[in-house]
Order: sequence, then structure tokens, then C-alpha cells
Amino acid sequence: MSFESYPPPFRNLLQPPLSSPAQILDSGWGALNSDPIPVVDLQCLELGDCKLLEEPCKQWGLFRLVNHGVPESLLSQAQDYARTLFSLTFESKQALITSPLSYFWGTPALTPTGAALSAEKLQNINLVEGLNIPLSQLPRFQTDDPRIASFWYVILPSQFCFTLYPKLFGSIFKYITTLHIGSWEQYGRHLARIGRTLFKGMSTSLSLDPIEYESNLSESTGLVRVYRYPHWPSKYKKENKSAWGMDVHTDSSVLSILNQDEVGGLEVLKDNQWFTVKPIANTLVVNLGDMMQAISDDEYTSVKHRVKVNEYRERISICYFVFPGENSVIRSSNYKPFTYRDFQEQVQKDIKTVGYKVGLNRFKLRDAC
Ligand SMILES: O=C(O)CCC(=O)C(=O)O
Ligand SMILES: [Fe+2]
Repeated sequence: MSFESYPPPFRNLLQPPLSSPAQILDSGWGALNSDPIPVVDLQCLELGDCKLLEEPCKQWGLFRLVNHGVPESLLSQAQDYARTLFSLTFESKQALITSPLSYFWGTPALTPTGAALSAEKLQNINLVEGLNIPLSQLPRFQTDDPRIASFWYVILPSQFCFTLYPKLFGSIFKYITTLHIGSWEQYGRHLARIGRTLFKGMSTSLSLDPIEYESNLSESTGLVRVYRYPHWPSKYKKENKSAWGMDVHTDSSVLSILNQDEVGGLEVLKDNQWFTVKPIANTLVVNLGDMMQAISDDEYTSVKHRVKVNEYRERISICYFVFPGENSVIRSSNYKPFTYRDFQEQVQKDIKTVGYKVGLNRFKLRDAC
């Protein structure tokens, strides 16, 4: 572990990792069968079995996705690039990661331009660093650094790759690209495809109006957040201080799709009980966000979740988020009509003034409470 790669306020909290047994990712049906988290098979959904979404979306607001069609090598390749990128010094990350990408730390709450919302207004600093990648703005991105460019390419939907390839990348990157383009360009496409299929299944299951279905999920809003959580030294544990990578929250998205490495730390709340979402090889984790709860008129749940930092090892996770079109109006009987833009503005205001996100309750009709 290199201390220089961490934001200065994290450094005096860290100490060299204690040796820990190598962790091996659980895999196979045995691991899935002994796990309380519900499992959804994307292939069954593609064949039209939308009923299988009901219990996970209503009772949990979260499920594990299998048979998602993303090659395992692509999932781990993205994690490897993220690890390399975060191992750059803090100062290089600040200098190299420029608009439309952004580098943030201490909180996952960002302004619309991707900057971290002022940490002193937040209740707690979270032990997390992140890279924010708004997919539709990639054509503006330019860098010659092959480490960033190659990570970048993993995420990029294919149409952008081909348009930008000649303009953006230097000769080293061109070489790397030639070797890997076939697999890298698939990553962005796969996540958009999965989001689309899931939302279609949910809309069918909820009998949503097809016109609402079109406007409530806007692929052009898709963004990727890449996170690194440092390990948490045991001396702090002895002092009984708690350490969170991310405080309890709900996502503001329609859907969030998570690719996590083997370290683990994600927990979800169901019926007042916290459950660990342990890493299982070749599975993705899907969260329903606030927009999905509103679209479904509270039939589905925007799940409360949090991330604990690991005592021994840093963790990488990569999350794809998709939202409604900024100006498309969400109409449901429990909420006053609002757009995602209204919602975001309210969230930003609440974080600045009260220190946390109030969320959907701001839009709930009184009679519906
Ligand atoms: O890193 C994770 O496991 C979860 C990230 C998350 O909850 C978020 O980005 O909203
Ligand atoms: Fe989240």
C-alpha cells in the first residue's frame, strides 16, 4: 500500500495492512444457495419471466444477477484498471483526472459537475475515493496517460470508442487498444443492455404505461463510479471507532449495477436487519434506487445500504447508475409530479443545509404517508 496514493486526511488513519489469508471469491451454485440475497437470472427474464422480479424488488430492493452475459474476464479487467489508477499518487489523480471525469474522496455525494459536496457540511467523512465517469460526455475527454486511457476504454460504450479512438490516445495506448479493443468496448454496452432489460421487465411486471417506460429510463444519463475503499487498521477497531466507506443511504438512480471485487463490505437493510452482500464470483448486484421506488408508486423499494471498510484489504467496486431523463416528469399517486432534476436540486440543498439527503419524503404527498 502506498500512503501517497491516499488523500492526506486519510493517511494518518491508515497503517500497513496486517497479513491476512488470501481471499478467494466464493463461486458456484453452492455459494448462491447458502446466501440470503435473492437471485435473478437475466436469461429467464429475457425469456419473459417477469414474475421473478417481484419478490426481490418488493421485499428487498436488491438482488444478485446471474447469467448476465458479461464475460468474467471483462469484470475483473475493469477492477484491475481501477486498482492501477487509484495507485497513482493523490496529487497525480487530482491533476490527471479532469472534466468531464472527476476524482472525489470523503463522500459519494457530488455536485452535478462531479465535485464532492463540501465535506465539512457532511456529518461524517467516508473512507472512500472515487472516479466519476458520465458516459455520454466521454467525447470531451482527453488524456495521453495510458493508465487512465486504458481504464477509460473499458468503460466506454462502443460508439464512442470508434469515434474517439484516433483523436484521443497516444501511441502506447493505440498499441494497448489494438490488443484489447474487442473486450473493452463490450463493458459499457453490456451494462446499458442489462439496465434496459431489467427496467423493461420491471415495467412489464408493474404494468407501466409504455410511454412512461420510454422516458423513465434514459440511457444517456448512464454513469459509472469507480471506488476504492482503504483497509481499516485494527488499532482503530480496538479503540472501538467505527469506520465506514459509505454511510447508510439509498441511491437516487432508477437502477444501480455493482461489480465488486473479492473483499466485500456491502450491507443491505431488510426488515430492520442488516445483511452482508458477500462477493460471489461472476455475479453482479442490482440495487433499486429512489426513482424506481417513485416510478413504481412505492411497490418497489429503494434499498438502504452501506459499506463497511475491511480490516485487512482495500476494496474496489465499480457501479453503473442510470436515471430518468432530467426533465421527464415522474407521476405516481403517492408523490407530487417531479423531475429527476427537481429531485437532485433538493438533495443538494438538503446536504448543504441539513447535512444529509432527505430524499423521496420531500416529494411524498401527505395523504400517502
Ligand atoms: O461500493 C459499493 O459496494 C456500493 C456503492 C454504493 O452504494 C453507491 O455508489 O451508491
Ligand atoms: Fe449506493
